Amino acid sequence: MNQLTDPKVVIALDYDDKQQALAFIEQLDPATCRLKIGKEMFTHFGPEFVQQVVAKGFDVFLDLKFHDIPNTVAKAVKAAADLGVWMVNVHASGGRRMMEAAKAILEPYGDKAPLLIAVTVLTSMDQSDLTELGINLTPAEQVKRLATLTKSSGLDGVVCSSHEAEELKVLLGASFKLITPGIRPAGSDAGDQRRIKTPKQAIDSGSDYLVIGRPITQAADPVAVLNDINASLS
Ligand SMILES: O=C(O)c1cc(=O)[nH]c(=O)n1[C@@H]1O[C@H](COP(=O)(O)O)[C@@H](O)[C@H]1O
Repeated sequence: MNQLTDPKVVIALDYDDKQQALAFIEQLDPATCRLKIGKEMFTHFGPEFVQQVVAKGFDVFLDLKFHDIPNTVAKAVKAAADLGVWMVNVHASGGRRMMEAAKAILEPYGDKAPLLIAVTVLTSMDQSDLTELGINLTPAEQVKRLATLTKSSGLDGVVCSSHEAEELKVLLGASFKLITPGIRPAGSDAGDQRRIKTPKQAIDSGSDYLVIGRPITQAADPVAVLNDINASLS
């Protein structure tokens, strides 16, 4: 596979077995993808695993979706920066003061600071989930509200569904990053995701990075699936 200058695919490493995860990573080239370490692996294997993956040359998105009081979230974001990750996230619903504190603590890192992004509405949620939470907006309206708040709090981008990407790019500008999970190559199983698109559709809609887990990690030939996705984007 050709080296990519800015790989778009961020593979979600949702494994409960470290050796299996490492065997999977061994097949990959950091020039063709980035890797996401989320709550499952971090809770099992901790910061050492993150450092191990960073040391292999991969850009790591540490997806711990922090949501707490401003001081606690800022210190957690600083701890993530000290691990050398490429991107880290918080929940936008934690509010402006929480996001501003998280951004401010990264200032001393200068251009070594990780990208700081916020989760808007989870891609597994639909209208009925929001209604049950007392939010009387459509998922798209709620995403727009939280993404606007995220940008005005000084963060670098948001996690959202690719269904919202087109409108958010226009509203928030080209440099505000849109990271979209809920990506399914044609013919693959949607699983628990609700608002999905194919990789090509998502990039065409304005997504900057595609978070893809099971369609790659559970494929018989994960590298072939990754190569096909990258080829579909070039
Ligand atoms: O922050 C995330 O990465 C995330 C946000 C969201 O709204 N939806 C979502 O699916 N994710 C993550 O994206 C990954 C999607 O994995 P697959 O559904 O297997 O492709 C999982 O690791 C989720 O935790």
